[in-house]
Amino acid sequence: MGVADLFPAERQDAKPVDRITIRRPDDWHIHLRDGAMLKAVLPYTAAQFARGIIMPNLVPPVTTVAAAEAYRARILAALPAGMDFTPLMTCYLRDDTDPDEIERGFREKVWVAAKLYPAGATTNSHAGVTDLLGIAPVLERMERIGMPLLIHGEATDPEIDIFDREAAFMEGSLVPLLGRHQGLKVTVEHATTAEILDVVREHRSRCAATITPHHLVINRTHIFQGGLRPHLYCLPVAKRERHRLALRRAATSGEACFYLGTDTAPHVRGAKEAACGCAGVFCGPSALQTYVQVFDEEGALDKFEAFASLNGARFHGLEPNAGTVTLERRPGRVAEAVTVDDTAVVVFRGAETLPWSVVSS
Ligand SMILES: NC(=O)N[C@@H](CC(=O)O)C(=O)O
Ligand SMILES: [Zn+2]
Ligand SMILES: [Zn+2]
Repeated sequence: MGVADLFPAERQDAKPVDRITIRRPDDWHIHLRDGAMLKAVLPYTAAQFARGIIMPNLVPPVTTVAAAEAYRARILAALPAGMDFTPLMTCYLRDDTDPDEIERGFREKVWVAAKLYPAGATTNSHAGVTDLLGIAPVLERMERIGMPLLIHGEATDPEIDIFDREAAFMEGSLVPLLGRHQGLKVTVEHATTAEILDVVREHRSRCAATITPHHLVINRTHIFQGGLRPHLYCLPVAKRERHRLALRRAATSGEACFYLGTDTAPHVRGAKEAACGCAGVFCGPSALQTYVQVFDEEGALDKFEAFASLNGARFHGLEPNAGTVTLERRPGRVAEAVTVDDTAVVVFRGAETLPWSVVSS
């Protein structure tokens, strides 16, 4: 073995890239909420992303075509003048969801996917699905019409250790579901474990996973570093370091089955800093800066466009966006919080100076 083997030339000599231009990215997992919160948080997402899948876990949830159309109209009305953002709507599945309503909304291009919340798994999921076998007719219809199923993949049995709930769902529900519905397109949202990434790879012709910025940056220890950090608490909760490293490898691998979904999930400060705090990390304002930093750290900036702007569009059968966004290795401070009425929503990595900035879109 010679010196060249030990110190490959690229590592030794390559000039670091400090500016990258990619097709405008999309965010395939967003919570925008409604009312004043929607108005406050939407500009941050629209500044970074051209399109986004809007989660339907409002109160009450978005379960009908009419409700999805009305919500889409409220989002477009909240968009500041001059900004351009396309909300892609989803249907919240319930035990009594009607396959005909699902198909109608998909054919009328109101919704692009349906969302499975196991009942009780996460924020505003109590009206979700209690029995996967019970919604087989809905899943069969979705399979037939090519409509993707988006999954919050956690088991809901309160006896199961919170750090094992994704694994329990994977073994007890996801793998059997993929076997029962062999043509169904499935996205495992906000993946947090190494093992679920391998299940996705095994089914990659019709299965994908989204990966959040925060799960690439924090592991479960960070939630307790120096004291309880409620703003780092989300579901699925961050796992051990080995899982974070597996997520970084998957995201930066260039594999088409992994793509961007921030799961930006705003809750007002008082709901997070509470005796019983809500799950959700508000990462919209720092999302692209965080992702690009991870790709840079992993030496994979050449794979960033696939993850952020191509793979998700391909999975959903959409064209990539026409415009571009440029990011630069230039320190930029992230806003600490976003004001909503007389309170605020604390931003993930808020008030930190991050090494990369979004310079134009
Ligand atoms: N991720 C979260 O912790 N919370 C999300 C719901 C979800 O995506 O599970 C929310 O709506 O607040
Ligand atoms: Zn979720
Ligand atoms: Zn979410």
